[in-house]
Amino acid sequence: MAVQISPSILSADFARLADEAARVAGVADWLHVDVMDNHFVPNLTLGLPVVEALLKAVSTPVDCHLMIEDPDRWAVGYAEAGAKSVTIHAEAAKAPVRTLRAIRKEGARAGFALNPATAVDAYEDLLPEIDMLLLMTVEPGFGGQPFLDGVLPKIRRARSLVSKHGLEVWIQVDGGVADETIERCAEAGADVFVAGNAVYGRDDPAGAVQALRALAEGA
Ligand SMILES: O=C(CO)[C@@H](O)[C@H](O)COP(=O)(O)O
Repeated sequence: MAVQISPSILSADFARLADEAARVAGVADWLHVDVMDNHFVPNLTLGLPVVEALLKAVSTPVDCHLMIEDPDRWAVGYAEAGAKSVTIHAEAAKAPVRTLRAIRKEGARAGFALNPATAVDAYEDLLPEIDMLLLMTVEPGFGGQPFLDGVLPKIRRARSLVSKHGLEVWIQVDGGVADETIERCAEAGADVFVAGNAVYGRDDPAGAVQALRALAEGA
């Protein structure tokens, strides 16, 4: 599986989202949009109306990470709007199979996210329903937190479960992914890398994406 980089707009200038997206267009594989509801996580960002507007303004495929309560109700709307990947959280979904299938039915990739303390083995049976497993490498809610090395064994375990079942599930990591940490994630088996501060905290976001990709590919 090729390395993919998904810059998180959580670290971008929210007053200029389309311009910020354009700064990584043609270089980034995805644009990672963090939807937070101030209930599932203690932060509030944006919702479907802003994502709909963004989808009309950007060329990069949008990867929506729903950090919200009741994703079973809301997730399909993001896929219907045109997001190419929609991720729901294990800790929030009550009917994950139904919701993941509904996302796929709308033509989007179905993502399933685990917080740092959530074990991957509990979801082995769900893997055939998942296109991308997102392993949080910080507690969800805020950008700029330090990478949690303790998640690395879970990345390895996830990669081994995916291989055991002969599946093509991508493994995404999110939180504290930067020049100093991306190689560890790649070595452990991650192939899709979300980076907020390590991209939008730089003067040259496109250059930062290229540097991250080179590090991950070399790992
Ligand atoms: O989902 C989240 C935080 O909950 C992430 O997408 C962060 O936005 C990543 O930011 P950095 O840790 O890369 O700065």
